[in-house]
Amino acid sequence: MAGTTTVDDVTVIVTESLSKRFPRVTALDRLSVDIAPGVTGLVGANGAGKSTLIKILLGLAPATEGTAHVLGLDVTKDGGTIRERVGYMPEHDCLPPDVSATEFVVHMARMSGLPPTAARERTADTLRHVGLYEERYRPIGGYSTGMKQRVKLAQALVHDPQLVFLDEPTNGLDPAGRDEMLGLIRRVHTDFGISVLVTSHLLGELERTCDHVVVIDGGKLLRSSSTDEFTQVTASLAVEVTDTDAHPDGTEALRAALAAAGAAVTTRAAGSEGLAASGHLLYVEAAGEETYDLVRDTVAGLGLGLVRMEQRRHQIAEVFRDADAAQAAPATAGAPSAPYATQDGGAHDVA
Ligand SMILES: Nc1ncnc2c1ncn2[C@@H]1O[C@H](COP(=O)(O)OP(=O)(O)OP(=O)(O)O)[C@@H](O)[C@H]1O
Repeated sequence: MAGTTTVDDVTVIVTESLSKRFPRVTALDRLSVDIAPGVTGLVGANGAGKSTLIKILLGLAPATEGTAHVLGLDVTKDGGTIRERVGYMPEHDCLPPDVSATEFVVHMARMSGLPPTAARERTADTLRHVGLYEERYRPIGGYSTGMKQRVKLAQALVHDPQLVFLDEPTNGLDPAGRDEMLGLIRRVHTDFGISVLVTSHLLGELERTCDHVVVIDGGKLLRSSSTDEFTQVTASLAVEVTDTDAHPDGTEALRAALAAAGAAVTTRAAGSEGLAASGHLLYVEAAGEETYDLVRDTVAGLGLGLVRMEQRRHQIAEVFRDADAAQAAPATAGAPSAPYATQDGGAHDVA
């Protein structure tokens, strides 16, 4: 039962039919999820309801209906206890520019109830963990975006919580900064055993960092599964070839030749049914080493150039596109909807 769930059991967060309605928008729509210990990604486009969910889970905003429990505690009654046991890294910049990282994090530790000596010790440890030890006495106003994000992470960890909510921790970071932050987040769990709920609208990030991914869209649950399930290695080879004068459509020539040789060939990736064919890629079901040899020999026999041949992983983004395609019937061939954007507003992040 949700109300009796604890961190020692299988879930750290349980919501049942949780809704949050504002006058003009439904931010959460009957959301029911169970989240286990570990690192969990909460993914959704801007406005999907991620920050709203975090505020409700912290007991900072009331839900319109439904129930939510965090570490076995009821968000409507036990908000104070939840905030003692849970760390929170907010999305937006909230740091005072004219104090040092040490002063700020000690202050936050004291706010969380740590006595002065413990607060100073924990602050030093935490700033070391996030890589800010050398800079800890400089005013935060002179910090880079990456350093500010790490101060926000440090203040979320300083009181040694059982669980942390990290709201878009990689926002505003360049690729190297994102990788560093994701590594830190992973270590929050592996080094300290703290469970993490991390939000992002960048799918590739979560694939690399999380044990489990929860996807929401328009406040509704789209999918909740382990990252392994999302990214199963499929026994499929993606093959791309050049065209030649003899074979103006090299891809089709190869498809026909491989099919004639008995190989299972499609122009669609496993898991992307319902979407338009990707055009230049063939997907060959790999029966073993001999499939590589068959493809290589057939390409050579046709006189085509082999651009690439690689084992294909089932990417998280495809799973979402499937869900989109299923919802958007009839499928709009060639133009799958793309609610999950890259940071620069581009299309899917399938890194
Ligand atoms: N206080 C509020 N009053 C009215 N509408 C709100 C309020 N807070 C959030 N919303 C709306 O609820 C929806 C969900 O917002 P929320 O901030 O939870 O999304 P999000 O997934 O965190 O996106 P982002 O990453 O852009 O913050 C949005 O349409 C937003 O405009």
